[in-house]
Parts: sequence; C-alpha cells; structure tokens
Amino acid sequence: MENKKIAIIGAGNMGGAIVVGLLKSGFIKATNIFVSDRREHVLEEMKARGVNVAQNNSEAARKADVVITAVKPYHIENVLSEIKSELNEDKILISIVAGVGIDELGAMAGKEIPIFRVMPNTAIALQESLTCVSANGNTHAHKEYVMNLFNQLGETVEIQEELMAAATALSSCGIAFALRYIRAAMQGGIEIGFSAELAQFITAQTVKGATELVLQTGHHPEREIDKVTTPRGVTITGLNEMEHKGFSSSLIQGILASYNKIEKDLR
Ligand SMILES: NC(=O)C1=CN([C@@H]2O[C@H](COP(=O)(O)OP(=O)(O)OC[C@H]3O[C@@H](n4cnc5c(N)ncnc54)[C@H](O)[C@@H]3O)[C@@H](O)[C@H]2O)C=CC1
Ligand SMILES: O=C(O)[C@@H]1CCC=N1
Repeated sequence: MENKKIAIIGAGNMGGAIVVGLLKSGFIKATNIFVSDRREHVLEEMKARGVNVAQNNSEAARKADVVITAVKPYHIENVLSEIKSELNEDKILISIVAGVGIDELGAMAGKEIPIFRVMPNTAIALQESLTCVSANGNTHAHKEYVMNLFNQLGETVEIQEELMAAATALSSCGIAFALRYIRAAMQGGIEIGFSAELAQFITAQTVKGATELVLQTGHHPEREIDKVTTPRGVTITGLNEMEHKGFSSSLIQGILASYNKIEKDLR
C-alpha cells in the first residue's frame, strides 16, 4: 500500500469516482485521502466513505503529497490561486481538467512544480478507466508513482500532450457515446419484445462480449463482424440499414464535434 497522501479538490462526478476507485483498489488507506469541495452534501458523502474532509482547498493541498484537481475548467484558475502557496517541487499536481494545458496550469500555479495532465473516464469508479497521462519536464521522479496510481484504476496510456483533446473526446466523452449505443439498442430490443430490464442486460452483456473480442484477440472489429454476417443473412441487412441511416458517420462527426469544442470554448 502506498504511503503518499492524496488530496482531491472537487469531489463531483469525477473526483468522487476517483475516491471510490482508489478505495476499491486498496492502493491507499481512506485516512490518507483528503477531499475538499464547496458543496456540503458532497463532503457528507465522502465522510461516509471514511476519507478526510478538509475545511478548504488549501488545507487539503497542505496535508497531501499529491493534489488532484477535479473542478470544472472555469474554476481551475481560482483553485490554483488558492492552493499555490501549498505546492512545491516535492508535491505532485495532477489535473484532470479538460482543455487546460500543462503550461497554463504551471502559469496559474506560478512556480516550477511537477505537473501531470491526466484524462480518465467515469469507469474509474469501477477500476475500468482508460486514462491518458502526459507530464511536464519536472516529473521524472514521480512518473512511476503516477502511472502505478492510475493503473490501479484501469488501463493507462502515456501520450504527448498535443493528443489530450483527442483523448478527452475518444475516452472521456466516449463512455457517454458507448452508453448511448446501449440505450438505443435497448429501445430496439423493447420494440421487438423484451422487457426494459432484460433488454438492458442482454445489450450490456453483448457489448461486453464485443469489447472482449477486440481486447483479447487484438483483431480489427471488422474481422469479428465478418464472422457474424452470414451471406444474405440478417446481420448484414441490419448493418447496412444502420449505415444507410448514417451510423458510422454520425459517430465520427460526434467525436469530431466534441474534439473541436474542447480546446476552443470550455471556459
Ligand atoms: N465527468 C467526466 O466524465 C469527466 C470530467 N473531466 C473533467 O473533470 C473535471 C470535473 O468534472 P465533473 O466531475 O464532471 O464535474 P462536477 O461538477 O461533477 O464536479 C466538480 C466539483 O467541484 C466542486 N467545486 C467547484 N468549485 C470548487 C472550488 N472552488 N473548490 C472546491 N471544489 C469546487 C463542485 O462542487 C463539484 O462537486 C472537469 O474539469 C472535467 O473537464 C475529465 C474527464 C471525464
Ligand atoms: O463533457 C465534458 O466537458 C467533460 C470532459 C470530458 C467528459 N466530460
């Protein structure tokens, strides 16, 4: 178990999910986690999980070796100005804030400190995140720790920072895109006879199976699709109808729309 203390500033959807995932992983004791948030009910929920609740952001940052900022992009500047006096070259700053670069974070912190920019997704609560990590030049001594930390919470990929917007669209937004497929498939399933509950289970397990076919074999999806599409069969008829209606095209356009928005106007 790691001895470093971790502060999580902003315990909303993502910050809260990180706390849940960390506790499940056993990587860190609850008493070594410090959470701050400006919403009282969020802090109550965190307290119930056994983690420490700080009076304010500065206190959380002071008590920790690692500070994870998980506030909305338009709050990060204020948060860093509040905590910058607590940061130094021995502390690790990890930001999951979408659209805010390492240089910008460094300028907001006002000093040369180790900064990691990290892009997880909400499956981090189940230790099933795909987390992309990039770092500034002061992080060599800390990289192993940070990769290990996020490897406890799913799979981790180190990327160049210029790919961070793409990582956000494909992985962080991607969870919602995949869930929308599941919802649509369920609606089809209900129309052809299943209860909502059974349609949900059948769809979710089917998607899990498709995911495993790709992850475990490394095959291109089309190779696995070829095994399903009997000539003149029912699958190819369904697939072609979906493509006539713009299935792949609408997914690609949605990913591009999210990507284009990330760097431009998140704040
Ligand atoms: N939701 C997602 O799937 C993902 C979100 N992100 C990024 O994570 C960050 C957080 O997103 P969410 O968790 O979805 O937002 P959220 O709104 O659920 O959580 C943000 C939390 O920060 C708290 N907060 C606001 N101002 C604060 C302050 N000054 N000091 C302390 N706490 C403060 C809020 O009360 C809230 O609980 C964003 O920057 C987003 O871009 C990154 C990857 C995935
Ligand atoms: O939609 C958003 O702005 C955030 C960033 C990535 C996922 N959710």
